[in-house]
Amino acid sequence: MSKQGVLLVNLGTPDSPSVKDVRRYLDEFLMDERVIDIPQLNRTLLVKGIIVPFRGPKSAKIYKKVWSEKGSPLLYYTKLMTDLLQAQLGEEYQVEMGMRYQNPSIQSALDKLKAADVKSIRVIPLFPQYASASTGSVHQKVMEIVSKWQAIPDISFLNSFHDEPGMIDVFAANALKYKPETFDHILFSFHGLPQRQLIKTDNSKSHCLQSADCCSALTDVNKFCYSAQCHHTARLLAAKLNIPKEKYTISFQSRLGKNPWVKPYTTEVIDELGKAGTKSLLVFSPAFVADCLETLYEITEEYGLEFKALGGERLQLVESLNDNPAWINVLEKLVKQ
Ligand SMILES: C=CC1=C(C)c2cc3[nH]c(cc4nc(cc5[nH]c(cc1n2)c(C)c5CCC(=O)O)C(CCC(=O)O)=C4C)c(C)c3C=C
Ligand SMILES: [Fe+2]
Ligand SMILES: [Fe+2]
Repeated sequence: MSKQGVLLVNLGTPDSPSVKDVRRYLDEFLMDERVIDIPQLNRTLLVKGIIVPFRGPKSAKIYKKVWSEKGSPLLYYTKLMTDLLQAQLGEEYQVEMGMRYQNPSIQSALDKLKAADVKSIRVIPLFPQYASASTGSVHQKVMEIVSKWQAIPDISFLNSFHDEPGMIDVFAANALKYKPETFDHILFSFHGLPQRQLIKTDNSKSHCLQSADCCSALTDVNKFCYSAQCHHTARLLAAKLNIPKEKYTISFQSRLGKNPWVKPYTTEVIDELGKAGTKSLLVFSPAFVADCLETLYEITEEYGLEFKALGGERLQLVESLNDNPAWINVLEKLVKQ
């Protein structure tokens, strides 16, 4: 009997931490019109003329720090998730993984599902909160490839799982190990996004960034707003762990370029907290389901040093979902729902 196909997709990472491979990765990633959403000529000049040549060597240095004998953490954990999910789902399913940028590609994963003549494909972009630059880009890529097939099976696309109770439980359980109540403050630091990309997903064109607190409630109007979904994830985590409002902050990291990104920026929040005398900080990074450069370097190293330079004593990252068996159960639920 033909199997049900499952395609897990993560962002992607360089093939190695060499400058050449990092440059090739940045080129493919940042030339995506959903990521740097400016006219093509400007994007080409910016990416190929400035970012790839100058950022490439800097990024490569950082990738070398997080690379282990198992390779890039993002790829390593995504592969583990795929294998564990396959084992859990059994023979009725075929689970493949693809990376939106670089390898293994979405094309190679879909080729395998096609060769297996699967009767359906469940596409799960591994981003809890929807953004056109992440989930939207994965959906577009899959549609581009499959649209060329003669026999197109049933396909379903997961939009987001920012409020999935099982996912909230796993992040909360990971945090409990560190006794959140013993920290002065809790930070929910999400990957950033240019503000204009929030506005573009507001189909009503009358809500996003029209008021200071437009993202503080998730409603039908802002259901595709990345920032509103991030706020919602953070509120669910805070409620689960009984963290009072005044003890946590939601922020956005990894800004690139000069245009405004979603605020507040993590670096500025850490600056304020440090200057206000905060000594211990527990940091969640719930925009990622796998530890990666952003959590293992940017939060742990970069923000850790920034916090300590301001008098902070302890910055602790809550690890991501990675190969946690409870997370694999959540993935199974997302496949079957
Ligand atoms: C939540 C998912 C992500 C969104 C949305 C996203 C948007 C986005 N990112 C950049 C630029 C960079 N991101 C980089 C790394 C990176 N980004 C994500 C996820 C999202 N990005 C992940 C999981 C990672 C880590 C990958 C890894 O290999 O571990 C990088 C590369 C690292 C660096 O040089 O800093 C860049 C550049 C933009 C412009 C953007 C805008 C929409
Ligand atoms: Fe990114
Ligand atoms: Fe919004």
